[in-house]
Amino acid sequence: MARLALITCRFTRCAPVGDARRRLFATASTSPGGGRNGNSNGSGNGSAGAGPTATNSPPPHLDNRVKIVEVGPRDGLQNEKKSIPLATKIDLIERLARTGLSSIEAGAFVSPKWVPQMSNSGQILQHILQRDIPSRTPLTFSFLAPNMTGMNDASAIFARHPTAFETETQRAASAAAGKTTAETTGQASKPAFEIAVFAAATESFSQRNLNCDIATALARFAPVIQAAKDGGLRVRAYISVVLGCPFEGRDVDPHRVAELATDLLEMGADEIALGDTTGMGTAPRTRALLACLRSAGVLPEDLAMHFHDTYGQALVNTAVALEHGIRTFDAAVGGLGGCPYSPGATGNVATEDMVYFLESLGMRTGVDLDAVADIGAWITREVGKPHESSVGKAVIGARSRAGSPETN
Ligand SMILES: CC(C)(COP(=O)([O-])OP(=O)([O-])OC[C@H]1O[C@@H](n2cnc3c(N)ncnc32)[C@H](O)[C@@H]1OP(=O)([O-])[O-])[C@@H](O)C(=O)NCCC(=O)NCCSC(=O)C[C@@](C)(O)CC(=O)[O-]
Repeated sequence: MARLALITCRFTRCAPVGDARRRLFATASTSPGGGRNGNSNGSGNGSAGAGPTATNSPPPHLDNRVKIVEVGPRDGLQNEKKSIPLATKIDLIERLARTGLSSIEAGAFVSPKWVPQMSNSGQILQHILQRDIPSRTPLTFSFLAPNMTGMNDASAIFARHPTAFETETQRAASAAAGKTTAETTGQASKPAFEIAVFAAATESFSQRNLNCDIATALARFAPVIQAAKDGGLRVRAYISVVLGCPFEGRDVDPHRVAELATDLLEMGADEIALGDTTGMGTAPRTRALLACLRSAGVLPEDLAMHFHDTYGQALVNTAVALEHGIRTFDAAVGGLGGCPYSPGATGNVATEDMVYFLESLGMRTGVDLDAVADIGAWITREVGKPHESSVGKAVIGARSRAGSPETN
């Protein structure tokens, strides 16, 4: 019935089917990964409650807790021409883990010929699984895998460390109990993991980024999603170029985005990350996109926003998404980033700017702004890039004037 409602909605583009979706996923989630009911929103700051089984949390649009997904180690670094040492990447991830960030995108299992900077992602995953990375909050690490070649590479590493991480089901059970697993079991907290697939809203971008059309990409994702679920991992699904494509222009059809989002949710994705890859998004078009998704039955708690700041609109668009009820936002420390297949696109919105902005609105990020400001200054120096975070520079400047300079 729910599937029928979704299909009907796609053609009529009207009636919300949110309740139908909730029922669909409330009954369909039996996979070890916990499926959609296992969606704890991964925040570790208690911003769970997105899932239909969470009874004690307020609806997301009334909740002032926000999850920031730090994408610096992957999206932030993937485009760098100069090879960045493995030790620097691991140092970056470990520093970020100590700031209160609960979710860190750490690498990508993609072709080293296409994106050489990500070629040591296996070593990063291995390191995370072997080390007890100090953090203030339960951590979720994310890795991209666009096909079974990448997923098999990741799975082989997970298989060597079967008890070194929490499954999505374990994490969700703890979140539902209002405790971390460490509090429940009395043992040290283990990280959880997420696999991210990435589709595109236009055929041109899909061809450039994945070397195949959208339908083929979705077909390749299906076994990846299933394998991730079977392995106890959460699944994020990106849709790139939702508000503008470098090859087809700014008028990307929001209905096409909605159709892809519902496809990916039905395939088992726990979350859809909407990528404004080019930074062409504006407030009115962001609002129109989110309204269209809503009418297609895609709920705010299904969504994360991934804004690049090429035109300086990322925080304005964040405000629009907040009003819409979205509580998960991607950002990269120091404003690192850019997509190798999006010419002219600059970095992700800076984590420092995102934290400052959200906290100024009374939202709670759980992130130590001073600490991320220091990391932004450090990592941009390490990779030889300009420090793009206005807030990061201001925080360090103010501290330095007060006699307590940067600590890194
Ligand atoms: C998808 C493919 C692999 C298809 O690439 P392809 O060339 O069409 O793949 P293929 O199946 O024909 O294989 C060709 C070779 O690649 C190898 N191969 C194949 N798959 C893998 C893999 N997973 N890991 C490692 N190696 C792989 C495969 O084994 C083979 O090796 P060979 O026999 O020639 O030695 C390629 O197009 C690719 O890796 N693209 C990279 C795309 C990418 O990483 N883009 C950046 C991330 S997306 C992004 O940044 C946007 C986002 C997420 O941030 C959101 C936003 O801002 O919008």
